[in-house]
Amino acid sequence: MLAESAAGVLEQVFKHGRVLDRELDTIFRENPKWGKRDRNFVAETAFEVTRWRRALAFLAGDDSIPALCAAQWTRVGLEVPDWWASHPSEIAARELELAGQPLAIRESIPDWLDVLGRGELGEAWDREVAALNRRAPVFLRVNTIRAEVRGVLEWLASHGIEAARVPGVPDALVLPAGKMLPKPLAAEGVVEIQDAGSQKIAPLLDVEPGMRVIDACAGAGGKALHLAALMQGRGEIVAMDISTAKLSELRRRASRAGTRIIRTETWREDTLKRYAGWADRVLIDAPCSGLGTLRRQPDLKWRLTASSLEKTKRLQRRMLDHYPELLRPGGKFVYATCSLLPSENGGQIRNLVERDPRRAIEEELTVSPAETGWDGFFAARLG
Ligand SMILES: C[S@@+](CC[C@H](N)C(=O)[O-])C[C@H]1O[C@@H](n2cnc3c(N)ncnc32)[C@H](O)[C@@H]1O
Repeated sequence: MLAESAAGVLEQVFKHGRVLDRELDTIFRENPKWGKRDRNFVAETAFEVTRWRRALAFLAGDDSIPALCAAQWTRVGLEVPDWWASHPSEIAARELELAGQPLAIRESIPDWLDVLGRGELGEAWDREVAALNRRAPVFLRVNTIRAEVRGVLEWLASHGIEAARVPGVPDALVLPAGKMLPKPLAAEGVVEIQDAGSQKIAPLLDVEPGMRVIDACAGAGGKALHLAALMQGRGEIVAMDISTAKLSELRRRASRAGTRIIRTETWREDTLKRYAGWADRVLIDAPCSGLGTLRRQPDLKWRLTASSLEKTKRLQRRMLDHYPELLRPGGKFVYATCSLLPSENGGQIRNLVERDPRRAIEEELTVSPAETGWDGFFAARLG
């Protein structure tokens, strides 16, 4: 039953392009009697088979979902049930052969993406892809509106969790592998779950208390909440997005976090006009390929296509052409993505500066998963 459920989730992800996290949420809601171990088994099978799809197909000599699952279970030392459709043999011997396969098979990425990534990043691509296949730890951002980092560290230690600070990211803590965040802390808005790489973006805006800030692609508000904390509860943040559902989640999180300076606006035809020249700072946290977050969303790599990527880049370019109009004269904006591809990152920024000589790059930041062990990000501040 559990094995079949995991295979069912994978079928939705591989055959119908569905989002892995959402499929897991749905199946957990439909099976409220499953205990923690049951849920872990289903989630782990679905995640690891998605992450290692091509490597497992090589080991099993078959790319059907039952064969991929059986190879995954064998690989981690679990028994494959007698009645299961596929029982791969000689996996240990094939592991040795796998090591000699090309990167796209060994590290399980689509061929077209491998060609593109190597073309853009050269040899660094191999290191980044390998880093993106490691499991990601849980990072927290201490909400400095509600607590201090030291206090949270002590609270966690008193609950048996030895969290650690993250060098270079002042409000970040990392939990030991396999540890989850105790519920009360999350529920009270004392901490937010936010990757250390993502925590590098808001400080780049160089905000001050009292400023007017627009987060033009705010989503559910990871970075908007961070900006509110950096502004120490003074000023105004307008969180915009095309998704009303995400903005309502943002409002829920903002009230939990104890910030009152964020208001939300769903993008409409006249939004740009109404807010033109209003902001001291604008954050354009643009939709992107998401390649920097593959550790947490390995299904992305199977959904992404060359044409969807081109479409996303055209959207990024349009945003760069128009969203800076939200700034008052002398204001600054930050363009950010969670991609590793220069064509979505520095390439977009340099093209903008070429076509609009009023813009100049002040600071640029690239977060490499291979170098940091964090998700991958890019950000640039322009005046
Ligand atoms: C990278 S995500 C934002 C993540 C968010 N800033 C955070 O820190 O949690 C990009 C967001 O852009 C939104 N989006 C897509 N098209 C947009 C558009 N034309 N204008 C503004 N936002 C858009 C998406 O709904 C999505 O929430």
